[in-house]
Amino acid sequence: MTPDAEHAAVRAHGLTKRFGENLAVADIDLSMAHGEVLALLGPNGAGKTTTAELCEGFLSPDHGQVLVLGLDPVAQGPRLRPRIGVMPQGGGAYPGVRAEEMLRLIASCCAAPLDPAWLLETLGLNEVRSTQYKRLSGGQQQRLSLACALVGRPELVFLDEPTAGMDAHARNLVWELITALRSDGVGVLLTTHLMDEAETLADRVVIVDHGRVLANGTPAELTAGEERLRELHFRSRPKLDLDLLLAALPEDCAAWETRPGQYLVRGEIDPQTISTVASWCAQHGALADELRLGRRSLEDVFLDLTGRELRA
Ligand SMILES: Nc1ncnc2c1ncn2[C@@H]1O[C@H](COP(=O)(O)OP(=O)(O)OP(=O)(O)O)[C@@H](O)[C@H]1O
Repeated sequence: MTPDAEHAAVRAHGLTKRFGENLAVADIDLSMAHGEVLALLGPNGAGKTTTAELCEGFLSPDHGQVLVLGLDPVAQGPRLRPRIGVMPQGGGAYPGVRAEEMLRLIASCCAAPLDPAWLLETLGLNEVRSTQYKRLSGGQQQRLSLACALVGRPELVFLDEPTAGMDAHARNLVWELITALRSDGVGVLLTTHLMDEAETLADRVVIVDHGRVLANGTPAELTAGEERLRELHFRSRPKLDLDLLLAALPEDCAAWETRPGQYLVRGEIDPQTISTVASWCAQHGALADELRLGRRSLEDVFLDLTGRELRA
């Protein structure tokens, strides 16, 4: 471990964890600065939760080392725990406890807690503050779990799939809160398999698969590349006849419907190509919407690295 490890929020070297024959985390190096939002992005079973749990001190590595806020999360857990917040996957609370009661209970264990009423309001839980945990929806349980992770004013929070199972409104509340945490200098290590979540929130993204780091960088670094001026993305109605569209475009162009109603054209993309796509759609009674040039998405990066789509 390098001497500056004590100055990083998280510094891991060669982290390895097996469950029987299953190598869940294989020689992972990680570095996260104070106040940074770092996303561990990968498909189901990639090793994100195991990596986070090694950092939180819930698991011990088989090999390698990790320091969190300069402390060993297992050996120095009692010193570390008051300084971090953890939102585990799937929450976890007594089924009969009421939302506000749960949050106040956690707050009572913290030296200088945030105001539980303010947190409930901010996370849109005010109306269910007297509802028992077991009667909350999955998204409400997630938000309560996030409130519990934050109430102790942590320097660093670990959020495991923080918006899993949430509707768009709840997800936006959580995204806004994570952005506010970042502005307040709180570090956030989040795991996600949602590209847009990583792309929107993270200063840095670490793409993991099969327990290994495949790529590490800012979203802009990861999505930059030679291909960036050779792609045109647009939305329109599903099932456009792409053979007909290609007949109207220069010969080197290729086109795909990547998802229903989402299209990608690759080739020499110049102003004429863009105009042809828009007018061809209009001639076929469709609108070419959200025309976007150039930049590869994290989804493209993952596809390039693994040959597979990031599975939800
Ligand atoms: N306690 C455990 N015992 C046995 N195997 C485990 C355990 N925890 C995780 N694994 C296995 O380790 C691998 C990595 O799992 P992990 O939960 O870290 O992945 P993940 O990227 O967080 O996936 P998900 O998005 O589904 O949560 C998987 O193959 C999983 O089945």
